[in-house]
Amino acid sequence: MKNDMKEILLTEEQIQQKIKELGQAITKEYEGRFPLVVGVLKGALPFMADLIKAVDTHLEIDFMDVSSYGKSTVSSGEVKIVKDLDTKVEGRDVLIVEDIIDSGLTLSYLIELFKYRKAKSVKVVTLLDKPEGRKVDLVPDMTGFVVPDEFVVGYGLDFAERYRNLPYVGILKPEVYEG
Ligand SMILES: O=P(O)(O)OC[C@H]1O[C@H](OP(=O)(O)OP(=O)(O)O)[C@H](O)[C@@H]1O
Ligand code: HPA
Ligand SMILES: [Mg+2]
Repeated sequence: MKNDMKEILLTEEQIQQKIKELGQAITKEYEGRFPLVVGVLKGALPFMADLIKAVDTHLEIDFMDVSSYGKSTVSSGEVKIVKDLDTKVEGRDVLIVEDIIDSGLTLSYLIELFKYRKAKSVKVVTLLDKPEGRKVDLVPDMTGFVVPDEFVVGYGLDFAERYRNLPYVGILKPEVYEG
């Protein structure tokens, strides 16, 4: 898989070190509040798995599956709920866990949804932020790394469902996705 990469942006060590720091910040913020930590499938899976282990206070986890990219590298703009939460968010401190914020469409949809469902608070932690991709105004509460305006893969992020299992984040060679 490494042969498909133009560049490795973030190594496994860099990612794991950052997760320790984010875990400490989340522990501090949510101590004694029993937050509902919502992972956005599928991309957030590896990040969520490592992040919750770095948090040292009680929390509950749940997942939502939404999709707007399909096989494309550009957002369709239409956010589709594939799987909803099993948990009631009313009165809860909700922390959404994302692998990447690009256009911001997925998250702005989820934030509005949880507010409508009367969450006590809604915050966002994202491993990657791609501010140049933004189509709606959205600033995450906690960010691991800011990435350039290129299609990145690995550590949960896919291209046509591949590369999610890489332990690092990289940029694909154009010939891989232009096929
Ligand atoms: O800010 P946006 O432009 O909305 O992009 C970010 C979202 O897109 C990706 O998910 P995708 O819809 O590809 O589903 P996946 O996690 O299953 O790959 C990513 O995991 C984020 O959830
Ligand atoms: O750069 C990206 N890579 C993979 N999935 C994505 N979803 C939004 N942006 C990206
Ligand atoms: Mg995807």
